[in-house]
Amino acid sequence: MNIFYDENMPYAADFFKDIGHLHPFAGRTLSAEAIKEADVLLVRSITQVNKTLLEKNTRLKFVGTATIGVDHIDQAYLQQRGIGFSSSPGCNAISVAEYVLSSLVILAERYCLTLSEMTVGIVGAGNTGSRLSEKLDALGIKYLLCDPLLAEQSSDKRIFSTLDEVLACDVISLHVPKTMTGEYATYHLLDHGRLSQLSDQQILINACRGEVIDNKALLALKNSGREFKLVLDVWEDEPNILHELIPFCEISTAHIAGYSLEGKARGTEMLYQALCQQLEITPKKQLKNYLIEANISGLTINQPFNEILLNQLVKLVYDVRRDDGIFRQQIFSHGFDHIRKNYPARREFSAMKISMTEQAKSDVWYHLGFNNV
Ligand SMILES: NC(=O)c1ccc[n+]([C@@H]2O[C@H](COP(=O)([O-])OP(=O)(O)OC[C@H]3O[C@@H](n4cnc5c(N)ncnc54)[C@H](O)[C@@H]3O)[C@@H](O)[C@H]2O)c1
Ligand SMILES: O=C(O)[C@H](O)[C@H](O)COP(=O)(O)O
Repeated sequence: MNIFYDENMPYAADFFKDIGHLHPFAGRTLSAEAIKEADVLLVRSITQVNKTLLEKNTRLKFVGTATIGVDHIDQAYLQQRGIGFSSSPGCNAISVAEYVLSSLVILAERYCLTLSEMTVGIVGAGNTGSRLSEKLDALGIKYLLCDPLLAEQSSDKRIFSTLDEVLACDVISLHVPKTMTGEYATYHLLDHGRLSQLSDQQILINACRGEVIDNKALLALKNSGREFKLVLDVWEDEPNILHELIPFCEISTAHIAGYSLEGKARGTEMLYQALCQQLEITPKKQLKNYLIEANISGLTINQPFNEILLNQLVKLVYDVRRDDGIFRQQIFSHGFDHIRKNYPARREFSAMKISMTEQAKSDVWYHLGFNNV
């Protein structure tokens, strides 16, 4: 069995080597010719999986994407061909939530803001929106959720707000899929009209898909002097992004919000499990047996919880300014994909084991995702 997999998929060789012959590939340039002999195709979001890519292959049985987003996959075509499909829902949701939290900590420091006095509007309350809301709960930060699709389901008991209510919050964080059709299509959800309602004090974070914000309208508003604060991890038309937006961003990164080692590796593990199920074999491998120890994996806290400590601890594990710096330095010389492909190691809060002295004891760290010892 020939297993073709994106080279940017940590531990893929460990997970799949006993199942078939392995063929790593570069995701952006994959051709129909190259995968003619593939039985299994494992991709990331930069590979468009559609009729054009698959038409020379008559033996493909399974396609997997080690990502949450599925807008790069023509699922109807796979179904029509009887090719099994699996994505990796939730794999990097914690990573995205920690990217947002790191951004908030940095902006709070930069503008002397108190996080516990702010309200965060979360658009899309699925996996990433929910992980973010759990961390905000841990910190006692108020938030509103907008998700009309979940609001329509009586099984979801959370309180939902309208898009207008959420767009009036101090911070707006977008966590929706890219969808082009339907009542709640997200393409240009934040169009010129909605963007122009933002006040100069608001913070807008996009770590879902670039096309959810009309980037040209955003640039026009910024050029006209609007000063709302912008954190952009995703951009319209990646990798050919609107570079003129970069100087207007407080934090700008190359679609890496989900790129913690754990986030990427969970995607690989989820595809391993899905492929085992399709092949009716018992999965024997587990990520915890491969995941390496973090560079710094333990510390002791001596003070009760406060926002200065939060700032120190979050930055110690993940300081998003590192990725913003790399982006600004390399985007013109090396390009968007190079930055993503050479992403330096980053760990989730859970990789840090913390102990607390008696006076420092607090549940907050545990609820934020740190590992209590
Ligand atoms: N930047 C990154 O690295 C990164 C990482 C992971 C995911 N993503 C993107 O983020 C998206 C969300 O991820 P997720 O794991 O939360 O997905 P998810 O499917 O678990 O949740 C998405 C939620 O958005 C809701 N939604 C859909 N249309 C909406 C609308 N018009 N208004 C409000 N809510 C709407 C859905 O009902 C769903 O609950 C993914 O589709 C992916 O494109 C980006
Ligand atoms: O949809 C997702 O899961 C994320 O956007 C993911 O982090 C994208 O990473 P890529 O597949 O492009 O490497």
